[in-house]
Order: sequence, then C-alpha cells, then structure tokens
Amino acid sequence: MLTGVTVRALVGSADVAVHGLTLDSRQAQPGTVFFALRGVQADGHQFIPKAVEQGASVVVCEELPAELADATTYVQVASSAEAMAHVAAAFYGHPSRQLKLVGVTGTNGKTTCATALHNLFRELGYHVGLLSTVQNQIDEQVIPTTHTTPDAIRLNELLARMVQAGCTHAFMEVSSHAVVQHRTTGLQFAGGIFTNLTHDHLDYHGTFDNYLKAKKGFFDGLSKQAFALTNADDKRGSVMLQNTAARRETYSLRGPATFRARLIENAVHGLHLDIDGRDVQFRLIGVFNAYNLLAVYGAAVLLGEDPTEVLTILSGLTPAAGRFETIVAEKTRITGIVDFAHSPDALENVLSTIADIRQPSQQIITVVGCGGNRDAGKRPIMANLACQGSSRVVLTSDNPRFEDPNDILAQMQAGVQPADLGKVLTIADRREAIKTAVALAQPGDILLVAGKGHETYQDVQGVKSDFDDRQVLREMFALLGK
Ligand SMILES: CC(=O)N[C@H]1[C@@H](OP(=O)(O)OP(=O)(O)OC[C@H]2O[C@@H](n3ccc(=O)[nH]c3=O)[C@H](O)[C@@H]2O)O[C@H](CO)[C@@H](O)[C@@H]1O[C@H](C)C(=O)N[C@@H](C)C(=O)N[C@H](CCC(=O)O)C(=O)O
Ligand SMILES: Nc1ncnc2c1ncn2[C@@H]1O[C@H](COP(=O)(O)OP(=O)(O)OP(=O)(O)O)[C@@H](O)[C@H]1O
Repeated sequence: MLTGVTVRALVGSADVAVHGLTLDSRQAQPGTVFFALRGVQADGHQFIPKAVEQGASVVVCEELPAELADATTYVQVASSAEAMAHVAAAFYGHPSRQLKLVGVTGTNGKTTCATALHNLFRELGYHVGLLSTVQNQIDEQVIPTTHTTPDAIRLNELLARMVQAGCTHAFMEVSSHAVVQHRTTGLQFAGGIFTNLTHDHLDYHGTFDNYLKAKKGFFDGLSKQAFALTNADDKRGSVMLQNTAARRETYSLRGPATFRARLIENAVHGLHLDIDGRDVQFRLIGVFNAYNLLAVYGAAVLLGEDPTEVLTILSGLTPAAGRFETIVAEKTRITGIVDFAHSPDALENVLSTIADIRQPSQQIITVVGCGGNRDAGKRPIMANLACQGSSRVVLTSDNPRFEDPNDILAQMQAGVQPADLGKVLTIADRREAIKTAVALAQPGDILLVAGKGHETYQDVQGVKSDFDDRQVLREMFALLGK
C-alpha cells in the first residue's frame, strides 16, 4: 500500500486490514491509519497516544514514540505529509489517473479560471468535477468546501467520488499551502495553469521567494504528458516553466505566445477581444478577466477541444459569485460591486477596472478591510491603494479572527497619505461601514465593497457569524431609500 514512500522503520504487523485514513487523532478508530503531521499550531506526533487510545490500527510518523502499543503497527517515514498523499491516492484507487485533471495556481484568478473551466466543460457535454475556494462540485451537485485545496485524504476521496459519478474531467485550485503541505503530491495532472504571482500569504511562507518556490513546486511536479500553461505577461511566468518536465505553453495579451489575445474594448457591458484572430465579445469585465479567459481558452484547446466552440461558450459566461458581482440600487442607480479582492494586486485590479469603465461623473466609494492573523504587510498597502482609486474610503473589519480589529485598522491607516486623510473614515463594524458608504453615495455612483465576495460570515475570535456583503448592501439600499 505504501508505493512511492520510503519506509525507514516498521514496527508491528505488516499485514493489517484498514478501511479508513485520518490526520486527526480525534477521528481515529479501529481499522484506521493515523498520520502524525507536523503542523503550524501543533505537532501531530503529540497526538499519537490519543490516536492509539482511540484504536488506530496503524500510525504513520516521522519519529517513533518512546512507548509502542502491541496492537498497533508503526510506520516511520521521512515525511508523514508526503506519505499520506501517496497512501491516500492509492487507498482511493488513484482517481486522478482516471480523470483529465487540471490544476490552477497563482495569487489571483484561480477560482475564476477553475469555475469557468468547469462551466465550459459542462456545456461541452462532459461530466465534470470542481474543487474550488467557493465550492466543490460534481456536475451540478454542490459539496461545501473549507479549503481552497483540501488535504490529501479529502482530495482523493472527492476525486474518487467524481470518477464514480462518471466525470471525465476535473478542475481544481492548487494553493501554495497545498503544495508545501503535499496535499497534491501523488496526483496525476493532465495540465497546470499559472495565472500570476503577487504579494500574498507571506505570513505563512515567510518570504516572497518561498511563496514563489511553493507555486513553482506544482509546475516542477507535472509529468511530461501534462501541459504547463503560463502567463507570459507575468514577471514570474517564465520562472514557473524553468524546471518542469511538462509541455511548455504560454498565453499573452502583449506579445508572442501559444495563445494570444488583443484587447479591443474593456467596457461596462464586457470585454471585446481578438483571440488568435477571432473577434469575440465576452460578458466578463476587466483586463484581469481577459487573462483568465485566455488561460481557460488555452487549457481547453490543449485538452483537445475545438477553439471556435470553446470561444462561443466562453462568450456567454457570467461572473462567479462574489467576483465583480453587481447589485444596482433601484431608485438611485448606485452600482454596488461586491468583490473578493483581498490582496493588494486584486484590489488594484478591481479599482483599475472600475476606473476604466466609469463615467467621469461617477464617484467611487470603497469599503475595505484586511483579515486578522494573516499577512500584516498588506494592510497599509491596501488602504493606500483604496485611497488612490476612490473618492471616499471606509476602512473596516474583514475577518479579524483573533486580532483586535482596531489594531488592524491602525495598521491600515498607517498607509493613508496625509493628503488623503480627509477622504477616509474608519468604522470597525462592517455593517455600519457599508451603511455609511451607502449614505455617502450620490445617485449613479459606484460603491465597491471589497474583500469578502462570496463569503457569508465574519470570523471574530474564532466564531463565524452570518455576514454577507451582498445582502447587507441590498438591506442598506432599501433602508436608506436608495
Ligand atoms: C496554516 C495551515 O495551512 N494549516 C493547515 C494545517 O493545519 P495545521 O498545520 O495548523 O494543524 P495543527 O493544528 O498545527 O495540527 C497539526 C496536526 O495535528 C493534528 N491534530 C490536532 C489536534 C488534535 O487533537 N489531534 C490531531 O491529530 C491535526 O489534524 C494536524 O494534522 O493542516 C490542516 C490539515 O490539512 C489544514 O486543515 C490547516 O488548514 C487551516 C485550517 C487553514 O486555515 N489553512 C489555510 C491557511 C489554507 O490552507 N489556505 C489555503 C488557501 C490560501 C489562499 O490561496 O487563500 C487553502 O488551500 O485552503
Ligand atoms: N487574473 C487575475 N489577475 C489579477 N487579479 C485577478 C485575476 N482574476 C481575478 N482577480 C481578482 O482577484 C479576485 C479573486 O479572484 P479569484 O477568486 O478568481 O482568485 P483566487 O486565486 O481564487 O483567490 P483565492 O484563492 O483567494 O480565492 C477577483 O475578484 C478579482 O478582483
């Protein structure tokens, strides 16, 4: 069962019947294999006694515990996380080998691309799986998700369910955390897509270089049967291709590439592009979506689909939930835009998209916050970007988690230039912040509520209370007679 794993020591019987795998001692029971993972908060090795007490039949670990139970088999490996990924893939019958599985990595655009690929291949007539930050899907069946990329056990279990349901293709997001934690190790990919790389998740990776290495690790692991499709216009696009064995393919809006597009128009009603000599009008808005569309088009063609048919379907695609989702006030025609942009790059992109499509008379009012217990470096940057792109800014909370919201807001305020101080309000309560922004908006204005997108909660002190920017925006339009 341990193909692909170097076993350093085996204590106990090598012939054990197992029916389940777990990385959580609390889920261990007779017949399960418990993997002791070295985590961020804790070291799974400390939970081995608990797993054994619960009846785990096998323990996979990097260090053998001092006391060994007679009835338990212990397998010592170099990396429990890597071993878990290989075992999970084998345990579920290597489902990735029975699918055309494409992974999307990059700082922004993963959900948009993976979801668009899912919708495209559904319309092309296939049974298709999706693993994304917003939701997992098997065709139209929605399966709730907790991660962008689930752990290797859950991941292989979901892929196996897709195979069982008759899926031929699956599209998934590959986060940098997933690569470092070996969540995708042992999977067979038909292709990988790289969108872009900017400042994010440095709380976890420490340095930008480590973050780049993590993303690159996914491309490095692709086989020569796969394609590696990269954004040639991104500074790190070519670095991603350096060590991959996969077929190297590129897309670009600026220069030579396997898949090329030229921007004809970026308007409020959508994008107008020339893609590989074909003139196409899309419903998605913003230059960043031109990149996403081009990546999706390229991947579909590399998977053997007909370019004309692909472009016809893509031209009808609408934005994913919480991605540039618009809510227009009935009386005043104020355009509310709810967007998941929670990194400096994404915020800059949304604001520059709005700047491109707005009429000169329309003011832009932005509500924005930064998450707690995550990369603090982006806080002043995002506040400054909001000021540069808007007439008024309301700084507020966005999942403060275990931090004091006022500390986060003070760090954001530090990024506001003296000349911009007059346009900034700071209101920690997100509902009040949105209400104030709606009250400030004049008829026809544009009101951007950034950060949460599709999320339906606010995480305060580990408690997730209901909160949906779209719903609050609608409520406030009604309450204030807008
Ligand atoms: C920082 C991070 O990535 N953490 C992930 C990591 O958990 P961890 O290392 O913190 O775990 P830990 O609490 O230190 O515990 C260590 C080990 O002891 C085990 N344990 C713990 C307690 C116990 O009683 N018994 C027990 O066995 C745990 O199951 C774990 O295996 O491994 C867990 C199992 O895979 C993940 O669920 C967990 O994701 C947490 C919840 C998380 O929030 N992760 C985020 C940051 C994340 O992964 N995000 C990316 C997307 C990022 C993006 O692009 O936006 C994602 O792919 O979702
Ligand atoms: N190709 C892109 N380049 C830059 N920004 C983008 C791109 N695509 C989307 N964005 C911006 O980033 C936001 C998040 O997009 P999306 O959810 O697709 O990214 P993601 O990579 O899945 O992020 P996350 O892992 O945090 O969910 C969008 O709402 C948009 O503002």
